[in-house]
Amino acid sequence: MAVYTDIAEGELARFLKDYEVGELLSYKGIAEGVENSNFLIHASNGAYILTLYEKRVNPADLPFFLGLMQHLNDKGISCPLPLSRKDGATTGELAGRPAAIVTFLEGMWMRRPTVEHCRAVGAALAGMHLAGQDFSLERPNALSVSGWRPLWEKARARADEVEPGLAAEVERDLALFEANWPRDLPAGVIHADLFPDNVFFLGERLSGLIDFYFACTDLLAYDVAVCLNAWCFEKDNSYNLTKGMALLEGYVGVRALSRAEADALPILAHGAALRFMLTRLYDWLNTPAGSLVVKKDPVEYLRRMRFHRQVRSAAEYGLKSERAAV
Ligand SMILES: Nc1ncnc2c1ncn2[C@@H]1O[C@H](COP(=O)(O)OP(=O)(O)O)[C@@H](O)[C@H]1O
Ligand SMILES: N[C@@H](CCOP(=O)(O)O)C(=O)O
Repeated sequence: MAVYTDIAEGELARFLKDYEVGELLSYKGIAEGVENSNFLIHASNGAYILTLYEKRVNPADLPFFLGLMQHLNDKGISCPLPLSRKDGATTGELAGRPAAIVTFLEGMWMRRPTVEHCRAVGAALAGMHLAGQDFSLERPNALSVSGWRPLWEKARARADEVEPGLAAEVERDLALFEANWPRDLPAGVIHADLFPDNVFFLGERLSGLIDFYFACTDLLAYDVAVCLNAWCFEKDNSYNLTKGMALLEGYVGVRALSRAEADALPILAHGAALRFMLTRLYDWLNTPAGSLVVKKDPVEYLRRMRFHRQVRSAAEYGLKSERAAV
């Protein structure tokens, strides 16, 4: 469960006095998520999400994350809206952690996404990319290719405990990415973690996107590659071409992919799989036994890396060539 920091009722009630939310009625920790501590708050003016920022969030990045949610809301994208305090700030401090309150988004995430969910997420991702084009802040992607080796160094010594041969496999892939990672593709604001648990649906309708705490400025097509990894593989780690086709159709229906972006899709998807394998591997090796956080399996993403290594063209992900702009 992702509640790393407990909060006492009295300190929460005092914290809420700085916001226009009314009186605290109830609160509870939210079990899902792995990065931050989240609480569902019921106050007399409504329901809200309180987040205490933990390990991977640099407080200096909060203006980017919270400003982005505000910007996307202004552009009509459905996502949580940060609440301003009475003094105008969007962050405060609670239980020794930086903290913010955002609006509660209705809906639930899909444990078993269908082809139509994939199509909807593709369209929503493209909508977010377009809406982010005039966002004024920038944040380099700390978990892009230059960030992978430092993370790997912290896990390499014990990697083969997780899967024999993993260390050699990762070394080969890292060298490949460091020499060939695309640099000159269209860039802008990306979500960078648009997994099924970060997309809410109400019935069949996509109701909004959450969890912008990996958002950054990077290649737009890399975000597509993250989504292909997160949405289009089945439990047995096989790639579902029909889902890939739908996700990509949803995307290009809103924002065309250039020929160069389409050509780069195999390496971007391969790199995205390595990125999630690495953070999962690090957490797998470093989360203390008995911790309540549910560790995510790095081997799932190792299987995806192996799949992407064999892919030669975006058509193998389901991109119809006539849908990519030349
Ligand atoms: N704005 C929101 N509205 C409704 N539920 C939310 C909202 N933000 C977070 N949640 C709930 O909290 C859970 C964890 O949030 P998330 O941002 O994914 O955490 P983490 O960054 O720790 O992974 C989500 O799966 C969802 O159930
Ligand atoms: N999506 C990542 C982990 C980050 O978790 P989230 O709860 O913040 O989406 C993964 O699956 O490895």
